[in-house]
Amino acid sequence: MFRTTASYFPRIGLKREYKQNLESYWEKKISKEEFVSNMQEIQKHRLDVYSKSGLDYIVCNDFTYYDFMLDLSFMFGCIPERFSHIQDELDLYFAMARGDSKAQAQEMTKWFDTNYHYIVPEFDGHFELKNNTVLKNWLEDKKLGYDTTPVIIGPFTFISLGKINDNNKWLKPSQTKEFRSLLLNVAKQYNTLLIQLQENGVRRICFDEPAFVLDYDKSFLKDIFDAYEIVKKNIFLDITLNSYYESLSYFNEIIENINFDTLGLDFTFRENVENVIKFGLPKDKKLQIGLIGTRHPFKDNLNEAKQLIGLVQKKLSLSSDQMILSTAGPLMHLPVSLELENFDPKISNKLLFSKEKLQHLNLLKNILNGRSDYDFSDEQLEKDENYEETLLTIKKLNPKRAHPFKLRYIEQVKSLNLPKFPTTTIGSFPQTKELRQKRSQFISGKISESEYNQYINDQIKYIVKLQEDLGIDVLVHGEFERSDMVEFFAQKLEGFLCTKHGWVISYGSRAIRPPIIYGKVKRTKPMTIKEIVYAQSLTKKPLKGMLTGPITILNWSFTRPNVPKEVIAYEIALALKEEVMDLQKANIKIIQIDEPAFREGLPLKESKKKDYLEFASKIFRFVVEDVDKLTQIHTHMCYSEFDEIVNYIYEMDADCISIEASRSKGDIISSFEKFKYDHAIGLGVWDIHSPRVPSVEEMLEIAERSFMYIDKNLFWINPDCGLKTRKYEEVIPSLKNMIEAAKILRKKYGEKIEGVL
Ligand code: MET
Ligand SMILES: [Zn+2]
Repeated sequence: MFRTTASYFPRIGLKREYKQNLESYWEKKISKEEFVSNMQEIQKHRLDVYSKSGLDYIVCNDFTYYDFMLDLSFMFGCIPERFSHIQDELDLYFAMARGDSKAQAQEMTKWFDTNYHYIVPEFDGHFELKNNTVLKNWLEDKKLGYDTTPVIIGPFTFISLGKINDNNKWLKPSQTKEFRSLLLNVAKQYNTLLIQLQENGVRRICFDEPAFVLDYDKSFLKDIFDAYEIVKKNIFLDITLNSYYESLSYFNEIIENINFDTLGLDFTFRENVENVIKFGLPKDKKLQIGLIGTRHPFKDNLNEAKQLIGLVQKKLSLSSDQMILSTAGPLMHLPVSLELENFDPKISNKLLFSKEKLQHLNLLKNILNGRSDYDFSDEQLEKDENYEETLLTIKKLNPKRAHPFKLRYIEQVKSLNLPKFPTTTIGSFPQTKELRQKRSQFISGKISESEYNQYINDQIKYIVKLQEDLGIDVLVHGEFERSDMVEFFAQKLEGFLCTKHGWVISYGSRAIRPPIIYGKVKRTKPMTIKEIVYAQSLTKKPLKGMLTGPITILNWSFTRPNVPKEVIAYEIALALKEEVMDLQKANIKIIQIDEPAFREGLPLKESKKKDYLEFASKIFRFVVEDVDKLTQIHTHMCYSEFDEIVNYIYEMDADCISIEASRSKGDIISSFEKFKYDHAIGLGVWDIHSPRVPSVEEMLEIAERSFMYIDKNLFWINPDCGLKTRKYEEVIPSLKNMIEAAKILRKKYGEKIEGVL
């Protein structure tokens, strides 16, 4: 009989109860007891969903108060010295995640290629199982009558994704000689944990090892095998070794050298299917087949799934008892449930959120076990549009502006009358409480469209005047009409669906609501012209038209699994291209196309990175290739890891790019040591993620450091990112300092752009 399992049902809650509970506790609006009991309620609900959807193996320990990597750090005693002043356990736990008045929070970073962020463990070489929360969670479920299977991040992933301090520099363990000892030491603690579980009656455990899909060095395999020997010492539990987000690297070596009972694979990656067929499985092992996609909210094709499972079963001569059906990865990357949405049934018929994915998994099981007379004809209905032709068109594209940068830029500068060190901002200005109130009043129909538009126009008027008064050179309209830089476009384009409650955790209590691209993307009307043209009409200074780039819209949305991402990006790019040309027609001289998620789509496997990066920069060029020589194209990115991508960013051929530099304390500047970037660039001089007002001197320091690698004639002065999360009290003095810094630089290095150009 085929059985099922799944894990990481989204903890956010249908109505974001998790967020509410956390934030109420942080704001001291509820007591600790209330907080804990609310969390237990959410956990119970999770169990309920699992059991009602017919899962055979219900997991535990896939719930957390903040982050599961943080849970491991906490449990294994990886608690940095700087938090030693905190007595209360829960305070300590949250301080590690969020910092307190005395100690800085631990670093947070992107989890694989998802939009989830985890708290980076800090290692000092010592591990000690302090508090067996896995057992605690299991016992709680047991009290409720469930014999659950704990799921836990495995030792290789835990160590690989942490960091270790080496002479005041943080390094990845794999970059140091400590890697083996860290891994073996933590393995002992995992072993202690397993022994305690075993003694208390636990029968199965699942190790999630997503880091097994990364391109790590082969020489680490021996360390991994030795670590798992230690983990398994005197352990009789049934062990699942699970991986996802890509195909398992070193497939054959792993299956031959680690003593597991069940191997979990993400079958949405063809390489996994090929490998399992090629190498088979050691005798008596079970296979956990992850086929229900968790990276997209679309219905999985059960007919294809059935055939694929049949094929694997035959090739490996497995009995159905040896096959466990599962979701392809953690469910937490999907929203909770469709039940509160109000979609057109034609569309919602194609969709599944987490709860519905579990039902779909159950359906697949019933089909395979012969207990369902499911009608497969439905599966063929929605064959996606023919994209082969589009793929061919994309392949043939070779977008290029008519004039090289050097010819364009000097003329742009002249016609825009830009001084040396032009000052600008990234686009958004503070989204005040009043603004958000007006927006929700408008959405709920309490105020009319014209009243709302009038309010937005008043804001634009205010911000244009403010920027003029401050003496900024290139103005923006403030983005007041946009709640979110992707959702705004999603609401205007055809083919997109915006949800009301489709929240997905990004980190801690913060959740995002990705739009769903369910059909062909099309622009039916201008999207940004009205506000931009109005703003430009208020000033003689150049004002930037603001767009979100194709790669960012793509990467921050859900897409259909059966259409190549390139095709969807191309459709978005076509829409943006029309918008760009309309902005130009409306006499807008500078157009900024933000690509903050450019790096985010980077594939996990080295071998796939080049194609992605080449495509990403090509599609950007495609959007802007037809603009005039005098139209200045800007782009913006806000992260500091540039090393492996800087040449592709150069290939985008934007006239000017603004990027983050101050948050990373100028580390990014070193990327330009190796790569001569000779287009205009604004390395952010003000960290907008902090409420602090930076001094003129700090800003000058970042600028001066940049001049080691970047021509002064190409240097712009701007913040790290948009100002929407800041308050005017911080924004105004900071901008004043920024203008002052530019003035000082001009005094020192001249007023006019000249020289190398
Ligand atoms: C995350 S990048 C944000 C860019 C956008 N133009 C803004 O200023 O908010
Ligand atoms: Zn940004």
